[in-house]
Amino acid sequence: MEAVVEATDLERRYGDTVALAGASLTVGRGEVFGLIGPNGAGKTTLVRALTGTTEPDGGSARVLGEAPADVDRDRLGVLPQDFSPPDRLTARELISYYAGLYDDARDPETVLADVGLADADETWYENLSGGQQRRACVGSILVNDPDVLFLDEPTTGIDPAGRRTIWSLVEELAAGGTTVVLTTHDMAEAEHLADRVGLLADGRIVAQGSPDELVAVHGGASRLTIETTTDVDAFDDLEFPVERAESRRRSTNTDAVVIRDVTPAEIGPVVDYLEARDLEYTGLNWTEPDLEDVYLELADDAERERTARVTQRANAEAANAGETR
Ligand SMILES: Nc1ncnc2c1ncn2[C@@H]1O[C@H](COP(=O)(O)OP(=O)(O)OP(=O)(O)O)[C@@H](O)[C@H]1O
Repeated sequence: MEAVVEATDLERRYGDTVALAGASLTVGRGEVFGLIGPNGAGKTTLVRALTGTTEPDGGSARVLGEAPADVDRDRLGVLPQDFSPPDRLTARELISYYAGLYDDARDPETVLADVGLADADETWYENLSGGQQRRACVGSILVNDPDVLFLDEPTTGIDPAGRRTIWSLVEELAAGGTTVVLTTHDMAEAEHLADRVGLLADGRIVAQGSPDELVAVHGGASRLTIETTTDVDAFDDLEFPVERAESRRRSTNTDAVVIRDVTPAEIGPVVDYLEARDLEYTGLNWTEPDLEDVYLELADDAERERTARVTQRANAEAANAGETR
């Protein structure tokens, strides 16, 4: 794989805050890499280190074979989370303005159409809706037809149809060889777009792989949710006809019982079993694990480790303070 974006053991601290604690990743040409992780995990800092807008304290970053600050700007597209263009430009003027910054830019009319703003082209940026503004921002960073795109939460605030428009655009660009690194809190977005996903927690990539690989390794078991108006206690001692039921639990926010590790073929026998016992149910929902389950599992683990580290450090400091007293 030709590495277009590479981070090796990147570290970045802000005072006592460790934003990156040895983050590494490699992204190949035409690949879409999705960065997911909890708030404050270090995603934006990692994107900033890869685009040369923050200097790491340790480790190294290469983009298109060069240090990020040295990369030819014509070859990069960067959509920051807080991109805020001038308010008093229309969508067309905005995109034309960015197009004017490059010797060889795409036709602004095509870009407007690509991001679904052809009908709002004469509207001032400040009067566009939040989602339209984000579309205009995405359009602005595509005008130079970049080889590498960094998108920090590209579809936040965009409606479902707009989100699909942006997704199609990203897919087309990647098919044409553009390398894309995107951060997102939207697991459906990561699952849909990313060839590989990296989960960043506490400044480190704690798992990476294709969405399918991650789900297979970390996603856990399928779930059969039985929604019921019957007292859930009635489900406590049941021996459901399932081979490998891992565990059974009551859903906390609904009147529902969840059985884990049920195969699709076992759903029918479970239904017969409930009906034979006159246990009424109002809904049955079988779900396979997905990226959200992976996220919750790994982010939880990382949070527990972080809490343990903080407690350990606090205890050590307290012990030291005791010794020096
Ligand atoms: N310029 C800065 N000055 C001080 N602290 C910073 C700065 N930038 C980031 N941080 C801190 O570094 C940590 C990582 O922040 P970062 O914005 O990279 O996380 P993130 O994963 O992008 O979060 P989110 O999902 O909320 O956007 C946080 O604790 C944040 O407060």
